[in-house]
Amino acid sequence: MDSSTQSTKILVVDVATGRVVASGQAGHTVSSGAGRESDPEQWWSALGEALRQCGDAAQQAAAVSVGGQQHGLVTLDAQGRPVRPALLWNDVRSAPQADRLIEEMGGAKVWADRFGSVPGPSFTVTKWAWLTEHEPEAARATAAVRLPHDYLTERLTGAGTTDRGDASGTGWWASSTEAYDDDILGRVGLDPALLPRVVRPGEVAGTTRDGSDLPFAKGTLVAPGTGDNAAAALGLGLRPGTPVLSLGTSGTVYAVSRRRPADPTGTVAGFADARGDWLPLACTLNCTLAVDRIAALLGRDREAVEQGGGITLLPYLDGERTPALPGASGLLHGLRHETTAGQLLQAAYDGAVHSLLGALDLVLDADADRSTPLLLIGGGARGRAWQQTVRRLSGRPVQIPEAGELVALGAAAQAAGVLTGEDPAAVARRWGTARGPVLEAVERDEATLERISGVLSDAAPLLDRA
Ligand SMILES: Nc1ncnc2c1ncn2[C@@H]1O[C@H](COP(=O)(O)OP(=O)(O)O)[C@@H](O)[C@H]1O
Ligand SMILES: O=C(CO)[C@@H](O)[C@H](O)COP(=O)(O)O
Repeated sequence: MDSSTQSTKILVVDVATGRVVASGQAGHTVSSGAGRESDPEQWWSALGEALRQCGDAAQQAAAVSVGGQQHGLVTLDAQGRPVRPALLWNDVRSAPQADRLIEEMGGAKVWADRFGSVPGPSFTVTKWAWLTEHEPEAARATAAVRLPHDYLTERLTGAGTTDRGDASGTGWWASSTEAYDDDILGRVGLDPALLPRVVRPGEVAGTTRDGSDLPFAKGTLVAPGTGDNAAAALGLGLRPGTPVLSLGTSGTVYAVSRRRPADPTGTVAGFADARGDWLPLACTLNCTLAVDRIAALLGRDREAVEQGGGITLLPYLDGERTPALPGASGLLHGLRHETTAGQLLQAAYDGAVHSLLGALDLVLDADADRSTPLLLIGGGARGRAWQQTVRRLSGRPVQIPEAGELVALGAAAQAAGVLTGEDPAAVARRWGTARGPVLEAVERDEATLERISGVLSDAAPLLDRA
């Protein structure tokens, strides 16, 4: 199961062959305006709806697992009901709290060394700090704090659990000790007893409980689950040295590493993966939704791009995380009488992809082979304009796995792993999930990359403005 920002997607997968036997999908509502919030109860209903679409196949599941959007703050009361809607990863209201926490703990390097990441407003700890300041009564009513995948796993098993992959995006799990950090929890006034137990990779988180209206047989095994990016890494059977670029609501670029990341610039988040290795990752807030919005404003199909024109469009409609400009808005430069709508749309793709590719070398180990194809996944990977933009701006071969829904496939591989005792990444490789056409490398479009970098630095005072 993949409970990501825009929807829940479910795959029922045959353990022996990796064949997708059935699938389902149901949408989520995300609030607009100043914040980004979703109702966790709606994620649960969407899970039920998507499972119903899977028909009888879902009843045959021997093991299940949930991958979920990272970082979201889910606050539950003593009855396990949400105190308020979840604050999502792309809600930038906690930017001041992030700045304050960085300073209070001794600066960005201290954070990177101890926690693996320098927390921006996406990190859960900053959201909790925001809640205690802005809605103290909601914080006081909170009896349990969960991430999106923890919330759903707990509704399946009745036990409060998480895993190292998703815990590493909270800001209160230290990658240096692989444990919750009492110091930061004390500073933000969060009792560690409110947090879920971190289950080990390969451990069974529980079994499905009685009385749920889901179609699973009682006693179905529930695997630990993880964050959606770590789940996709499992789903691809990813090995160190192969970079992934994911185009969904968020844009992400990441690779598996054996070395614990610690980037004091904050560009790379030093996440743990779901197996025991690490997942250095950079993330943008503006990817497919932002480009689709610009296409809609222009009244054009998302594929109706035209090259040329020398336009720069920074599509920071939600503020931005990479580069770290939470208060920024979109910016257009280079408009002329002869500029076409198709060129404007292409510029939006270029702006979105530029931010991700800028971080590509930073997530790869120094000794990684730069000619390895870039794996392109997420909803946007199906689009030709996205594929061609990534190809032109990366100068690398680009491989597009035929399997859609790699997050759900990764969760399925994890579920298969608890059933058979196999490594989930080995399961995914056995299933051949990364198979797909490779687009050959073309010469990198350095001129466009340089132009965008130039506008970014020239417009810094405007983009910094909230
Ligand atoms: N054929 C396609 N071409 C381009 N973009 C697509 C296509 N199909 C879906 N998308 C994009 O994929 C996005 C959803 O991607 P997905 O990875 O499922 O998001 P999330 O996991 O964040 O919910 C949508 O915003 C849509 O723009
Ligand atoms: O915040 C991050 C990664 O740090 C995002 O990647 C979220 O995990 C949301 O993912 P999608 O819904 O876009 O897949």
